[in-house]
Amino acid sequence: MHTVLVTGGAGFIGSHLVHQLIGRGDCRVVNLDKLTYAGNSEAVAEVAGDRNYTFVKADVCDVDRVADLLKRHHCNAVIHLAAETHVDRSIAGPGEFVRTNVQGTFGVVEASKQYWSNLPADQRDVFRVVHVSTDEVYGSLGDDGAFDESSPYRPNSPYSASKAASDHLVRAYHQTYGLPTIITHCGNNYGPWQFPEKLIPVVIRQAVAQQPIPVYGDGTNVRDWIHVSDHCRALHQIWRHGRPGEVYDVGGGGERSNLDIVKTVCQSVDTVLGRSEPSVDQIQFVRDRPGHDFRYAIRGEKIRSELGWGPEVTFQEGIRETVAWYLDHRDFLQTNPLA
Ligand SMILES: Cc1cn([C@H]2C[C@H](O)[C@@H](COP(=O)(O)OP(=O)(O)O[C@H]3O[C@H](C)C(=O)[C@H](O)[C@H]3O)O2)c(=O)[nH]c1=O
Repeated sequence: MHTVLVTGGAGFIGSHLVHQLIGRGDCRVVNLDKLTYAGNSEAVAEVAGDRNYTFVKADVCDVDRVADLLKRHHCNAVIHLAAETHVDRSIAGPGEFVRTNVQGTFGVVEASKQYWSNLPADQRDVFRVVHVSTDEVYGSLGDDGAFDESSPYRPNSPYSASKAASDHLVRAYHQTYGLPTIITHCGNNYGPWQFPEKLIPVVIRQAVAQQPIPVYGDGTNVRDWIHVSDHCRALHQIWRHGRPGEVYDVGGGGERSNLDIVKTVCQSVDTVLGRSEPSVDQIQFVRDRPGHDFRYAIRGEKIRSELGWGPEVTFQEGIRETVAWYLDHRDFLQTNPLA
């Protein structure tokens, strides 16, 4: 039996990870989440009564609290997902991103170091800290090429800069203290429980309400999309079999332009709702995001060859399931991101 401290386990990706880990039957999960606007206890309600699950409302910036939890629950891994994640919000107010993503990651690695350095040697060997980061740290690509683990860091938004800074702290704790850390970079996730501020749930919400669907700039920007369950399978694989001190980029092959995404989602909504007037007619090209990265793409070779991981959910299948889920959870879709 393993005991994993998951930070941000009430968030979008974190909640899926918590479900997967509990579902395996060989993991206890301690879910540390501050329950900010993007955290949702409902997303983990199904596991709330499970004997292998503990929820703790806390802040990753609180080093003593994190260290105490690691000790109290005899954790043998930390998977760190707690973060501010929305690029537009980081442009409007970068301070919270620096605090949560940089100071918060410091809290996690410092607490982990204190705990890990006092473990007996055999437990020190198996302990891991997996830091969940983003392909955005590599900056923007032109029409060709793809990121790999050796790509230089060129973050462009306050969000990606804060994640890049957090990656450097994690790396430094490995280099300086020998803390067994692993860094992951994933592309754009989609699936149930994603907060309705990100592109896909925004499009679903607006399409359903027959309101304008905002497309930034000309909609030609490209992202590398992955279903959240595939990302979580990768995180498990990386934690169990990845090498400390290494970086693994997660994804590959999911490239789509924003306009393509918007059209696919609109068609899916129209099909489910039996609409005759196409939702794509609601598309409205709006002012571009400042410093908008043009394209992200992940090679994904290392994780395939070293860990045998690859995505399993096709985009068509994943979008169909995601749209159906949101249409069944319209209250969540109406959550006001500015509340
Ligand atoms: C919300 C919104 C977005 N967009 C555009 C902007 C982007 O080119 C694309 C996706 O935007 P979104 O904000 O959903 O995601 P990214 O800015 O690519 O970043 C996301 O994926 C990475 C990997 C993370 O690491 C971030 O945490 C995560 O938020 O659609 C629009 O055109 N209209 C809209 O209303």
